[in-house]
Amino acid sequence: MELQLALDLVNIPEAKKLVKEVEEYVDIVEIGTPVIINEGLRAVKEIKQEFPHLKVLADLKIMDAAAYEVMKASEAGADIITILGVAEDLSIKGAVEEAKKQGKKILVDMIGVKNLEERAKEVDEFGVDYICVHTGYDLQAVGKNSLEDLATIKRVVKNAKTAIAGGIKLNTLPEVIKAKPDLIIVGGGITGQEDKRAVAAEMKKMIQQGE
Ligand SMILES: O=C(CO)[C@H](O)[C@H](O)COP(=O)(O)O
Repeated sequence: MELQLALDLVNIPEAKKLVKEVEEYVDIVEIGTPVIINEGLRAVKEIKQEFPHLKVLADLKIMDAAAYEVMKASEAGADIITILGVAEDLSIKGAVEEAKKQGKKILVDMIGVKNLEERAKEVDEFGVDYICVHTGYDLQAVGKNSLEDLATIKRVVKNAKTAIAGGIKLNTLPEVIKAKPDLIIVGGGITGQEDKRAVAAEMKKMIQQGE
């Protein structure tokens, strides 16, 4: 199981400072959608340059023009690029094809997908690398989480790795670990804490013990 740190509400200098604090304990650094909207792919480039030993995920949540956007994120140094599960089949296939050309990986974010089981089976056949269940901020606010959705995709996904995101905190991590996703994505559960380094270290330890 890998741990991904999601950076959503920071600028580039804040992102660098945060990664420095926890770099020993995370496998992947996500440059979140709000950061890319504010700072552009420069954020991906600068984090990859400063932390070349970490994998960097560009959370573009691609919906269209997939091959082009995957190419641009790859040029900026992203190792993994996200596309939405609700995107057209052709877009997801185009993203996979371009990522393969560039030696990069594709994570499909299933946020907002209504027919989760059926769509997970379909995107799994397209050769994507990760399929991620995700409760976004707006649904977190009304008490939702992604554990049931993780169980659903774990039943049907045969090729891709599974991932989970959305509101995971130290106190909810044990039940996430028990569900055995390949990738656990944590944003505010680390970035919103006083002692980020201690929380990230504890999360990493719990994940290693759960393997
Ligand atoms: O992609 C995202 C929001 O769209 C976040 O990066 C993801 O939900 C993880 O952050 P948090 O743990 O704070 O929910």
